[in-house]
Amino acid sequence: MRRNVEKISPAAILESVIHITRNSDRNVLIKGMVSTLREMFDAEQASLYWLKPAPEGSEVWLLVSASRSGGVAEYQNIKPFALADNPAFMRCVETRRCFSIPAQQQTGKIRHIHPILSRDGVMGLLEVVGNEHADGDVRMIKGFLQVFSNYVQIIDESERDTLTGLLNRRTFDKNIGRMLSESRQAGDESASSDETNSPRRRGGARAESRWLAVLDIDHFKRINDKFGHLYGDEVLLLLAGIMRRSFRNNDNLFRFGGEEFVVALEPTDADGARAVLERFRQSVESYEFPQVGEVTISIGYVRIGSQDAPATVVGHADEALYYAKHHGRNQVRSYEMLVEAHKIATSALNVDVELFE
Ligand SMILES: Nc1nc2c(ncn2[C@@H]2O[C@H](COP(=O)(O)OP(=O)(O)OP(=O)(O)O)[C@@H](O)[C@H]2O)c(=O)[nH]1
Repeated sequence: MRRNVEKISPAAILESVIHITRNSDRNVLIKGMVSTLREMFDAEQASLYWLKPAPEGSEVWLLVSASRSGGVAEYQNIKPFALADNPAFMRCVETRRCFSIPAQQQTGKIRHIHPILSRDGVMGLLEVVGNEHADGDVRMIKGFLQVFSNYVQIIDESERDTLTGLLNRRTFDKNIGRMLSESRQAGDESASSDETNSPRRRGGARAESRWLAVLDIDHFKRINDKFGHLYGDEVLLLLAGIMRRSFRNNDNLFRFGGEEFVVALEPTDADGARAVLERFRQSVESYEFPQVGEVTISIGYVRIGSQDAPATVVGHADEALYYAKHHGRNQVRSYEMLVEAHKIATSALNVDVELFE
């Protein structure tokens, strides 16, 4: 039966807003918003897409989809598509208004595409597949999306470092547990399906896993002393820009504070991790920083093992960084390779370890 927003009581609407904004976890918030709106409008399906700027125009990432039959699905690693390849989405972004067209796969149903507006433009899209919108529905969804967008922006600001816009230390502390449990799950799955006993399955050099790298600008104090703090800040800002361009969308980039940065790489093998970090080191070295000129960085990194504690992972990457700092700087060092070569001793760190000082 078609549900019209005028038939939903103010108390139910208020209840939905309370439900949606109860959690400060961005993913939980998104899931709650999509499933609530689907239910509220009795739609077949509601999906939330995120827009990300890319060199050749915006990319569209499907994040969450709720359907009448299938519950709520989260998508983390699904490939994005170009906004330009979807004329209906494009139209919605350009006009910043709801755009409706007949749904191709469901006869008689309509695809309504609503923009999610931020201070800087359209940050995402909500697609609702269902009946025709009744009077007031578009206004209601627009209001919900505005509350949602304001709330997401507040969460984003609290998760990010104000100077560089990268994720902050607090967010790292919040996320590291989840990254480790994902590694644990991946480890369990590969162990239970270990029929081939291939190097990849056994965790050999070709095994795919997450990696954690700690990056530190070399002689940053000298930059501050010679050019002043403002130029120092500019170096941090430009470095964050090089990081964004060098790493993939699913790699998590953090500023830990000062001139220390952390990258959590999405699953790749040992050669891939080394190559991406080395490429980044070279990009920094070859970049001409205004006034300051050449800046270099040292990097220590480690595989995130399925059984590791957060302090162990950070501590090991930090040990590799420490080694790099004391052996010429401007280099990338792997904890495992240093241990294998007996350059540093293995350590089981169980206490919270401060990063390189
Ligand atoms: N401009 C600026 N400087 C900062 C910021 N945070 C920390 N610093 C400075 O970063 C410098 C870090 O210096 P050190 O820890 O001695 O390290 P370093 O000079 O980079 O030397 P190595 O790491 O050994 O190569 C200090 O001078 C801090 O004052 C910031 O947000 N902006």
